[in-house]
Amino acid sequence: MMLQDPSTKYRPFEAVDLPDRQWPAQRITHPPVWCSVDMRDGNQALIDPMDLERKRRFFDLLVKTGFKQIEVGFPSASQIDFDYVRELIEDDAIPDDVTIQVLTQARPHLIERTFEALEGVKRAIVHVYNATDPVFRRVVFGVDKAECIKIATDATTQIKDMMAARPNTDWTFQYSPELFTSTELDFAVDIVDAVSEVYAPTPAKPMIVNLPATVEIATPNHYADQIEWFCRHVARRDSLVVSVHPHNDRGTGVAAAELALMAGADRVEGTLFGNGERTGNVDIVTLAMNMYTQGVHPQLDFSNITPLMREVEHCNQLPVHPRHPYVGDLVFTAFSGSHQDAIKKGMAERRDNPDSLWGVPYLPIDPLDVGRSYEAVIRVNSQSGKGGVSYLLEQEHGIELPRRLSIEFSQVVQTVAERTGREITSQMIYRTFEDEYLTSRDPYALINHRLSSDDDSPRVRLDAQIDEQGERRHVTGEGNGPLAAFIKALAAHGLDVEIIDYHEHSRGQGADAEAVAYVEVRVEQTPVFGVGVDESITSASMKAVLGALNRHWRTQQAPAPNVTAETLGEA
Ligand SMILES: CC(=O)SCCNC(=O)CCNC(=O)[C@H](O)C(C)(C)COP(=O)(O)OP(=O)(O)OC[C@H]1O[C@@H](n2cnc3c(N)ncnc32)[C@H](O)[C@@H]1OP(=O)(O)O
Ligand SMILES: CC(C)C(=O)C(=O)O
Repeated sequence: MMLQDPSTKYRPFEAVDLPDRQWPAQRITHPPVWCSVDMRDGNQALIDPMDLERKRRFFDLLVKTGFKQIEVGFPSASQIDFDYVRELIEDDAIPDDVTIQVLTQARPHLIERTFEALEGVKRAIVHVYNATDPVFRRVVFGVDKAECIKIATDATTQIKDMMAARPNTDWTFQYSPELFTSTELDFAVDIVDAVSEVYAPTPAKPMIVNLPATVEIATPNHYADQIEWFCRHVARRDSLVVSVHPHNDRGTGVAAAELALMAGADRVEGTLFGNGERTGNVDIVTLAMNMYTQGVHPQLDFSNITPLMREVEHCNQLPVHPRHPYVGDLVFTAFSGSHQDAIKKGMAERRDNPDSLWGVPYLPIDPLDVGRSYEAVIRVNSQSGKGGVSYLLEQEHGIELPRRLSIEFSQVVQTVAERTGREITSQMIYRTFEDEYLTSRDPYALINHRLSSDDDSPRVRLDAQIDEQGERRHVTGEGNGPLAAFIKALAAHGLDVEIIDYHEHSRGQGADAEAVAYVEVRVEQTPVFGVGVDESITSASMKAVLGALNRHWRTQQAPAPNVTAETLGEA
């Protein structure tokens, strides 16, 4: 049960004393060194850790994406991790510009085994850690500060010696004070200083100091303060690559990494889509794409993000959430009416200015940049409006509804959405459109027509055959154009129709091109729309008028829209 007063159980974090902090005014202008820890921190958090096949697929994916540093495992911890490192080395599967990294605890036998796994590698980062946080010192290790430092420096000495004994490998050393964020800052600096004093890095041959938010315990600004404070106080800063390793326990791993970069970090360890212990490691895809949307290329390639996500899902055997930034199945989709309207207008403006800076409402990034299409951008359900309905009809069926008709038709679609309670696909929208405007032949249908005119007259004469409830009728009339002549012919037949509005356009191209005509007419004082589609524009407009008459006739019988059971999926 939640406590009335959680302060009796939970401690707030203590602010860092850094009144002249500089990071809030900084900007991220270049990408950090990226290191994927998918195959180590990600893997150790999986229900079923990756087998060799999945690990190899993940490695190839990371290389293809552009990672130059990849933590491939904890070879002293499991035979699979050991064999996997051996396989990469023996198969010569590590590209020349990629460095593998392996993790070990600061314990002599585990370090020995780590070097066994790395025998013959061209380049590698050996990453050693020990927990430095006061609770761990007391509870897990039972050591004081000096003894804690000795665990780290002894391991550093051993690793340095083992590296020196294997001069054919290009080695990099990495040290992590585990649980950095809950370690006293001055002690974190003391232990790193002691380690770097032993290892003796230089600006030409730096060591990596990795500062993990092993458990995220505070707001991102606090992590940034810790990183800036650390960078200002640590010795040999010019010989250190300062790396961050945020976790996401409070859901702010990405923000913490961004602020840490502003505070002086050079490198980020994280995973694709944020898999990792508990709530995960920081998500490198989101971090990288956040940079991209600020105009900074992250030097990682997410141009085809959906197959990449599927591959990661396969390797991790974990799904990526449909709302996951930049990649989830629904993140480029709007269902709600006002969003759809703004997106439709933004897209239209973009079509006219394709080289302008991106500015489509509600879309922080162009879906095309990550290999997604505009197809799924607008989807329709009962939360949608006319913008979305007419967008889908236009994009996928070449139907460009005039504004007033789009208002009327969106009400028809709304009826369908509310009756089904489900998403209405573009196929359902088109079928609804056909049901409502195109298919009815009752009571009138056009059979054929002929136009004629005298050479010296602008007027045309129209002879048409129409089907009236199974009876063939001949109607004839004259006017300034075919539509006017048809209205006259109907009037002569006793059908009074007044044209209020008319639109037409073609759809399709070449031999398959068709004309689409839209009329708004007044019949017995009532305005009603009709739509006609035909190869000939004259036939399309005549069909539109007859369609309007049929709809008028139908609403006299039953005022509800003409939605068939088939469209509703009830057939
Ligand atoms: C934050 C992180 O993600 S760190 C990475 C964590 N990843 C993993 O643990 C995955 C793989 N781990 C393993 O397979 C095992 O833990 C091993 C092989 C590394 C070690 O196994 P074991 O020797 O059986 O020890 P165990 O797993 O119980 O770990 C606890 C021991 O390690 C010691 N230890 C833990 N971390 C460290 C460290 N960084 N340096 C030195 N000793 C350490 C503890 O003091 C404890 O020692 P004790 O048994 O003398 O009390
Ligand atoms: C070993 C360290 C870097 C770690 O994984 C963590 O602290 O989360």
